[in-house]
Amino acid sequence: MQQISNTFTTQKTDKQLRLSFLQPLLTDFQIIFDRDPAARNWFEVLCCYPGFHAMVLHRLAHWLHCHGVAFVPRLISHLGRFLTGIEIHPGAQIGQGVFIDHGMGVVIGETAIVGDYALIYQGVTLGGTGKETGKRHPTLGKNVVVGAGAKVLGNIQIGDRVRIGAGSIILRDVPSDCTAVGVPGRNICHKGVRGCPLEHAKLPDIEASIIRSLLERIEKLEQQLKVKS
Ligand SMILES: CC(C)(COP(=O)(O)OP(=O)(O)OC[C@H]1O[C@@H](n2cnc3c(N)ncnc32)[C@H](O)[C@@H]1OP(=O)(O)O)[C@@H](O)C(=O)NCCC(=O)NCCS
Ligand SMILES: CC(=O)OC[C@H](N)C(=O)O
Repeated sequence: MQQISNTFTTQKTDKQLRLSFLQPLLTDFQIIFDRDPAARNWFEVLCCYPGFHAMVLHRLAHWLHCHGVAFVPRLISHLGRFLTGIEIHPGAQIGQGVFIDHGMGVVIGETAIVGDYALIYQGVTLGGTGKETGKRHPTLGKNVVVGAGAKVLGNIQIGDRVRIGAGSIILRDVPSDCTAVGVPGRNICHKGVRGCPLEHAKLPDIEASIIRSLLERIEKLEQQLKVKS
C-alpha cells in the first residue's frame, strides 16, 4: 500500500489538501445544472442527487486518506456505497466538476485518476483487469463522458474530451477527442469540430456502417452482373 502511494500519488502541500477537499465541491454542485437537463433547483440537487452525495463523501474520505488517517476513509467510502450505490476508493483522485449521474453500480478503483468535468453514468467501472499491480486503474483526461455500463479497465490513458459509448469495454488507450465504442472498445477519431458531449444519440454505429457498405458493394456487383448478362 505504501509502495503504491509512493509510485502514483504526487505529494500535496497542506494548502493544496485543504483546497482539494472544499473548493471542488462548489464546482461539483454547479456543474449538475449544465450536465443534467432534469435538474430543477438547488434544493432538489442538494437532496436528490446521489452523484453529488458521493462526491461530498469521497472528497472527505480522500482528504483523510491523504492525511494518512487509517480505516476511517474506507468506512466513509463504504457508508457512501450504502447511501448512493456508488463505490469510490478513498485513494482515487477525482478532479473538480465531476458529475456521476444516477450513479447506482459505479465503481472507481484505488489508483484511478479522473480529470475535471468528467460525466459518468450509472454502472460504470473504472477498474483493474486483475492482471496488474500498483497503478492498475485508468487515468481519464478532462471533459470525458463515460456512458452507462461502460467498463474502463487497466492502467490506460483516456484523453481529453473522449466519449465512451454505453456498454463498451475499454482495454486500450484512447487519444484525446476520440470516441470509443464496442466490446472490446474500438477508437473512432474524426477530425474537425465535435458536438456537445450530451449528444449521446450521435455516437457512431460501427455495425450499421459496415452493413451499409456491404449493401452498397452487393448493389454494385449486381449491377456489374446485369451489364455482363
Ligand atoms: C478477461 C481478462 C481477465 C483478461 O484475460 P486475458 O486472458 O489475460 O486476456 P488478454 O488481456 O490477453 O486479451 C485477450 C483478448 O481478449 C480481449 N478482451 C480482454 N478482456 C475483455 C473483455 N472484458 N471483454 C471483451 N474482450 C476482452 C482483448 O481485447 C484481447 O483481444 P485481441 O487479442 O483481439 O487484442 C480481463 O480483461 C478482464 O475483463 N478482467 C476482469 C476485470 C474486471 O471485471 N474488473 C473489475 C474490477 S472492479
Ligand atoms: C475496482 C477494482 O479494480 O477492484 C479490483 C481490486 N479490488 C483492485 O483494487 O484492483
